[in-house]
Amino acid sequence: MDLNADSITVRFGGLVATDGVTIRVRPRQIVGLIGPNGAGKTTLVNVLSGFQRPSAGRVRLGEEDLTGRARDGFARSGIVRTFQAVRLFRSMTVSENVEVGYVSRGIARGAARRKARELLAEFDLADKADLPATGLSYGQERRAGLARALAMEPRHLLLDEPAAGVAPAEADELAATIRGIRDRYGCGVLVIEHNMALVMSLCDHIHVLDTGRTIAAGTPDAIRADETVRSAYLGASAAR
Ligand SMILES: Nc1ncnc2c1ncn2[C@@H]1O[C@H](COP(=O)(O)OP(=O)(O)OP(=O)(O)O)[C@@H](O)[C@H]1O
Repeated sequence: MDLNADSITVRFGGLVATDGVTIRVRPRQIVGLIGPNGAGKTTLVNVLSGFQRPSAGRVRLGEEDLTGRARDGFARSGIVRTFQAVRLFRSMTVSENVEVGYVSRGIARGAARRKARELLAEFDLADKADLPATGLSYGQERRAGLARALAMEPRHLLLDEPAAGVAPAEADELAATIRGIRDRYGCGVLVIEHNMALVMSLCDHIHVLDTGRTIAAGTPDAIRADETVRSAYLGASAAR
């Protein structure tokens, strides 16, 4: 089922953070959401995951209208997000952090535990399962955050800057991990990312926002060649 944001406008007082943005993520598609700082990317992901109610517009999963539902309702429908800063539960073990994802989907505790271990093994974290979540390195914590998101069995996975703070060599590994997730779980992926090389190599489709509006959308090649996109980025870097 496609995840659709139809003409989403979000106002914060007098500020229009997104202005009539329409975007679609299909199952198995990896969509990049890019744009200069303050373009409205996080606001749009907040709307798509139920963390922000739009001032106007609708969010649909297939034909189902999710607009106005609580964020738990979005998660139950299979729309799962990650945050720029991984938010593992610090008082729990690594495994327990993943187990809560399964338990929230109604899976019994024992089965959740087994499934969490399998998932952690896939993410090369089998030997960390019983450690406190505070005992992980930065890269391990990010992988555990992805594992926890997958335990919620997403139909669509929304990733907010997954490569932030990740070394260039690890960014390639991360791209392979995200592609692997798409292939294995069949979910759609929407990824906000400032690392252009990663976005261009990872995504099937790219959506570009600038000051709350869509300025371009298309294949990586089309976006690379787009003059409006170039000048939005040059303008942003010149202003810094
Ligand atoms: N809760 C809020 N209250 C008021 N203004 C907000 C709020 N959240 C975001 N904004 C404003 O909305 C605009 C869009 O912000 P948003 O965080 O969505 O941009 P972004 O593209 O994700 O930026 P960045 O790349 O810097 O994370 C910005 O001008 C921001 O200051």
